[in-house]
Amino acid sequence: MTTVASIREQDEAITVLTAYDAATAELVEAADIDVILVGDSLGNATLGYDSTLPVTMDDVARATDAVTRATDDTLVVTDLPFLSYGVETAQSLENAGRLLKESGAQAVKIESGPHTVDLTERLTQLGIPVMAHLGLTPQHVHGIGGYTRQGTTEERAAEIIDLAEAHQAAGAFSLVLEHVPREVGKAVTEAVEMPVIGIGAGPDTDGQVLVIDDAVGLSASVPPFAAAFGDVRTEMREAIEAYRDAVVSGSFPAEEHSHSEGLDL
Ligand SMILES: Nc1nc(=O)c2c([nH]1)NC[C@@H]1CN(c3ccc(C(=O)N[C@@H](CCC(=O)O)C(=O)O)cc3)CN21
Ligand SMILES: CC(C)C(=O)C(=O)O
Ligand SMILES: [Mg+2]
Repeated sequence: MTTVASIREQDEAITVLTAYDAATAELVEAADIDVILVGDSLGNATLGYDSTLPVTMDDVARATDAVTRATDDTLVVTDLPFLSYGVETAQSLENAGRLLKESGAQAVKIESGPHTVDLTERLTQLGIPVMAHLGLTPQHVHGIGGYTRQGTTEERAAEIIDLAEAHQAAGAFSLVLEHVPREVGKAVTEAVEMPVIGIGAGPDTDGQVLVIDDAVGLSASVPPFAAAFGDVRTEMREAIEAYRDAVVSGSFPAEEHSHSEGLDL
């Protein structure tokens, strides 16, 4: 059983994977992963977009519904999608609240910056735990000009450390740190008490997160910091081709897949 409270106390490295559907969530929970992130990366991974910007509240709510139906004791955190927060406070609170009230998430993740400190405090006060997200924030792809490594100068690294501290002070229970030099991963982890979950942030954070499609080897291409621990893409392609061949050759359906009532037709 992992909760917002228990991962703050966990000594062992914290394991996080994304999931967007019930079948995958069930497997992730069975493998004893601590946290499922219903990431807005579902836009790339399952909806075919080339960024996370088109992802809607309905998209993440529907995916969270599926994940929470399929799991019992895994901490489920859902990304607030692009512009579902930060435009109007009331709308930000309603959108975050919807994920807890209607979809069963236990926390939300927000791509963070100087503009999200107050929102993080307000959500936390209202009982909506917040995971902050610093370093590469993919919802800023157009402002950044690509998915480039962040915090690559001492000044930029210091800004990330300051923002991590500000979000911790605002009540964030954890922080995702994406695509930064390993020394920034280490420095941020040392600067804050809350668990830091790295993705492309080196080996010295309190845990790691990957997109499930990348981790199992389903994605056609992966970020430079991701690793595939399986080859689901090849497995699926071979199974699909074998199905096609079996139908065309007539070997499927076989005797055991066919039923007769002995009807005289
Ligand atoms: N499947 C998947 N995995 C992810 O980790 C992921 C997503 N989707 N979608 C949302 C973001 C996008 N991410 C990415 C995507 C690409 C790079 C990447 O290729 N970076 C290169 C090129 C940077 C550039 O010039 O644009 C690099 O060297 O940093 C990094 C992170 C991480 N997130
Ligand atoms: C990669 C993680 C951190 C994320 O934000 C996502 O999956 O959307
Ligand atoms: Mg995300």
